[in-house]
Amino acid sequence: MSAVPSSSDAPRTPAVTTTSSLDVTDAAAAAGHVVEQLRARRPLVQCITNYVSMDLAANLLNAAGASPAMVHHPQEAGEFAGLADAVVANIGTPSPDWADGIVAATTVAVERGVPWVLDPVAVGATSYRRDLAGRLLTNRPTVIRGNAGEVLALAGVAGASRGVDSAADSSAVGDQAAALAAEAGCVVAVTGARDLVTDGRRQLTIDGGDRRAPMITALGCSATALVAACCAVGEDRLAATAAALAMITVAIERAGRDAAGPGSLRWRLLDELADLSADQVGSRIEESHRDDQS
Ligand SMILES: Nc1ncnc2c1ncn2[C@@H]1O[C@H](COP(=O)(O)OP(=O)(O)O)[C@@H](O)[C@H]1O
Ligand SMILES: Cc1ncsc1CCOP(=O)(O)O
Ligand SMILES: [Mg+2]
Repeated sequence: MSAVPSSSDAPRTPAVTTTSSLDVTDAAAAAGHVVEQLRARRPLVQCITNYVSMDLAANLLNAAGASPAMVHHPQEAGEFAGLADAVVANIGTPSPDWADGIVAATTVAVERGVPWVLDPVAVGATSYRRDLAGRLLTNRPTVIRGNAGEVLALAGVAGASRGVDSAADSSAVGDQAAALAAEAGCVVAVTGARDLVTDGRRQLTIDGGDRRAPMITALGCSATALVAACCAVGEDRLAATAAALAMITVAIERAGRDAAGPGSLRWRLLDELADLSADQVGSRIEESHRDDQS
């Protein structure tokens, strides 16, 4: 059974089509604009994220041009969301307090019309995580970003994860991701060797990167934080989400040229992110789309 709670205003029948209704040139231009806007506006991103990811997510946001703040305690999370330009809700190391902080912050985000992004870390592993994700989905995330196993778990398919890692291929879950997006009324981003972004109607893919990416722990969580930052400055949330993932893909690919292993890949990724151009990001989205169609 899907983890998406039924609600009268959520569409129950997914309207899944392919990329035909997407103008990829517009999406790529919008994504490039997002890269420029990040640096110009430096959005404040409230990250309620797990212990493992705090350092990398904060550094990655700083390198990309955003302003991170790790504020999760329920006594202040809702109040802080009143100041934030975007909110990250990551369930990687959950606790009752953490969950209350996430609910408070995402409720304020929804009230203010500020984007919030759910990272359903290891959602298929325990009933506590499943229940928490179900509770959060009632607050209608702007974007869900997960690996293939997590997206399948939210779609009701069990057994596709090993802890926080996916046991499934991101390329194989396009239909489930589109159905989840339509049902939850949000953008869904599935990462992996190929990243896929869908709103249930339109779809973008991003190819490339470095095959050693999975050896950098919390890279997915940090990608989620960057998706939130990009959604703070990009009105088209499909393009903004694709911008975030393409930024990481291009930067890690460049980092990988001189990286001896996962350690130097990690720090070189931050250097490359800070140096990235809007053109590189837009071009990657266009090229990936062309490859996907051929
Ligand atoms: N095999 C791979 N080759 C290239 N990039 C990858 C690969 N697997 C994951 N990535 C990249 O690593 C980042 C984190 O994705 P992923 O590993 O799916 O998330 P998580 O860490 O949540 O499991 C994304 O930017 C994704 O594109
Ligand atoms: C290892 C680990 N354990 C709980 S959260 C976490 C980090 C997971 O990060 P990511 O999903 O980005 O690899
Ligand atoms: Mg993850």
